[in-house]
Amino acid sequence: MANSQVIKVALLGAGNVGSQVARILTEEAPMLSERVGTEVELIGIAVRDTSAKRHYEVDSSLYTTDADALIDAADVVIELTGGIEPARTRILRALTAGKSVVSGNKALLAKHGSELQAAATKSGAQLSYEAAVAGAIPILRPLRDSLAGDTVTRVLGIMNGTTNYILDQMDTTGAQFEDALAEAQRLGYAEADPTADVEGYDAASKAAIVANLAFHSEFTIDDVHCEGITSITADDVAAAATDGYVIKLLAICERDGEGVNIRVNPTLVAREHPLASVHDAYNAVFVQAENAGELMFYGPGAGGAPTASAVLGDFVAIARRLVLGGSGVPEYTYAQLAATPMNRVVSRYSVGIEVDDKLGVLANITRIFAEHGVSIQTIRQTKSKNASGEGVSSIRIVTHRASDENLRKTMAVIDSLDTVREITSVIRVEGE
Ligand SMILES: NC(=O)C1=CN([C@@H]2O[C@H](COP(=O)(O)OP(=O)(O)OC[C@H]3O[C@@H](n4cnc5c(N)ncnc54)[C@H](O)[C@@H]3O)[C@@H](O)[C@H]2O)C=CC1
Ligand SMILES: N[C@@H](CC=O)C(=O)O
Ligand code: NA
Repeated sequence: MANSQVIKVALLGAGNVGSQVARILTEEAPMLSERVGTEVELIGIAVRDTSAKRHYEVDSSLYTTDADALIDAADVVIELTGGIEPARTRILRALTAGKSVVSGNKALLAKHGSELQAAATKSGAQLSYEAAVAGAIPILRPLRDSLAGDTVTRVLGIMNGTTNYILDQMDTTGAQFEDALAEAQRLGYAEADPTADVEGYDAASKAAIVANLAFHSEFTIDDVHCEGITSITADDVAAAATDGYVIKLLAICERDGEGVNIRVNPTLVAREHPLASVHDAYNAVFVQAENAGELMFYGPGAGGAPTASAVLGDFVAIARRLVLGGSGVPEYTYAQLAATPMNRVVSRYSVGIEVDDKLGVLANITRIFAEHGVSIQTIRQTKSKNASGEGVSSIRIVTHRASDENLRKTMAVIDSLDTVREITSVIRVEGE
């Protein structure tokens, strides 16, 4: 190594991801130093409790509870604590002092990304966060760099490993929702508060981050329409399977007139669609660009070691820039597109309705769909008796493409019918 400079790294957090980053920085220090072109040194790890047990143990003298002192002594800060505060204040402290930052904190970036980026741009530091979206999969760097000369029109995919794991287990093994979630937590896929995963907020944060880079704008999580998977039942999964579908939580960002529609919702995906074969905590993201056409990115979307890989990739890129000189690359948010409302979104729907088994009920329902301009593609009716011996009919309707607004109005009228017992599910269907 020609360079005698030492790049000092401060790590904040030693949980699932942080401990794997500590392992790689410790065990692979010679390799990383060669790739950076100068010596790389982990100078400390900020934790809440220095005596707590970790997934990977480093020299105990590296642990400290004084995060600010550690940041001040470092050249590069890696933030893997999660949450908004104190992560935001600590990252701002580093960036303001001109220290580059790597973070996997999508919740923070989807809320305060503009503020953090402004601080980085002002001081010439670099803020990188490949780990924040789709774990190990390189998706942000391709959007930021590889596709910088193209025009992205749509990004669609599975961006949350925990919910994909849960839905996949329900589909393939018949597992219960709660059991699959507990296993996802044990495997280190879930957020510290898994509500963020199952309610869709984690995927929504990622969708906002992706939309910013894809469309050169400044969206936050508040611009994302978000539906999670907590309302998905074993019956929904079974009904989807009967109709040749699998349920996936999709994040979709697409150009829509003058703006961008950004949404996260459970979606029926045909079994033969490539997204249907994304199992476990894997993620897959399709990017459509005017000249490139359609690109697909696939790989582990969560977990300590895979996510650490993305973190270290960002770190090496930043450290190389420090060795060569030159400031960080700002984000170009010149387009400033607005988020478009959901009522304009057009998609197919699968609707489950439980009705009285009486003459004319089905005809009445199909008439209401027609009156609202919602065209039915397929309809399936199964009959059974409830506990009181009364005849009950379960109707499953898959529509042609309809606007969110028309579908909602249709379902409101149907819900008000005396012959309708329950609307059991309304799920979007991907594709034409
Ligand atoms: N687990 C995963 O698969 C992925 C996680 N991420 C993100 O990476 C970050 C870390 O995730 P995990 O390692 O899974 O979480 P974790 O909950 O396992 O680890 C976070 C660690 O930070 C510590 N911590 C929290 N507040 C702190 C503070 N104020 N000072 C010092 N330490 C503090 C916690 O005690 C914990 O040990 C989060 O932002 C998460 O969203 C991103 C991609 C994938
Ligand atoms: N909880 C997240 C972790 C990675 O971002 C997920 O399950 O995808
Ligand atoms: Na990634």
